[in-house]
Amino acid sequence: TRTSRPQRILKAVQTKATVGDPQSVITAIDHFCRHREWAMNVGDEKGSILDSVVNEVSPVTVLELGTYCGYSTVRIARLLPPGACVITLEFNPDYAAIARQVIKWSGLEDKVQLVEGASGDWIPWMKEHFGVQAFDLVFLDHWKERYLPDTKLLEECGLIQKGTVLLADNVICPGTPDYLEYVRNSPHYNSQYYRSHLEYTKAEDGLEKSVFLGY
Ligand SMILES: Nc1ncnc2c1ncn2CCOCCNC(=O)c1cc(-c2ccc(F)cc2)cc(O)c1O
Ligand SMILES: [Mg+2]
Repeated sequence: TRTSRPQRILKAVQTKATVGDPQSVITAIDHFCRHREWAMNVGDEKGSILDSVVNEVSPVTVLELGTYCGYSTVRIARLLPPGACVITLEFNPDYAAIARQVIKWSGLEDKVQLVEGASGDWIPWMKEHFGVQAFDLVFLDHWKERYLPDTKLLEECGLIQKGTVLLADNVICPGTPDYLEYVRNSPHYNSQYYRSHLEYTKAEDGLEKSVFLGY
């Protein structure tokens, strides 16, 4: 049977990128998705905004919701200092299998914990299973209707503390209206919108950065 799109993305990485060179992995995926087949990576334009937020926060512990092929996982992990790590949750086992290989090709496997499963099932176990106190940065890029319930779940589980930064992809396209309304109107968050475009297209999209102010 035909290969899957994630399998074709992995092949592009393995033929065009250099082992141990995360930037070449990022460049290979962006080139493939811009010139061959669109795919739902955060992409180069929004990816630069993600980079700037990671550099500003310099997080020790990052949670990523929605791994897909590992493109944003590599973008985040390549900027982390020794000892820092990103825990990334992926629901789809086929995506997870590809992402593991993309992350390995980039040489960043020591900074990444890829967990297969649904965000709602795993978030309550984060402290116990991974010894996480609280996350410094959360990158939301999974089911758009899960952004709000999972944010509330992270709050309830004490995984968000004063200064934790939430960065949400796709707040315009496909859109996360209930999440946006919540973080923009809550007295506990300071929110700002970074206007950009849907990956590899001219359609509007953007990232919402929300800093938790404490209770
Ligand atoms: N651990 C977990 N727990 C729960 N659920 C989970 C999970 N891990 C994964 N999932 C499932 C969802 O994963 C993929 C989510 N991402 C998107 O759907 C997405 C879609 C578009 C898009 C598509 C078509 C258009 F026309 C325009 C835009 C663009 C994007 O940038 C997107 O990120
Ligand atoms: Mg996205």
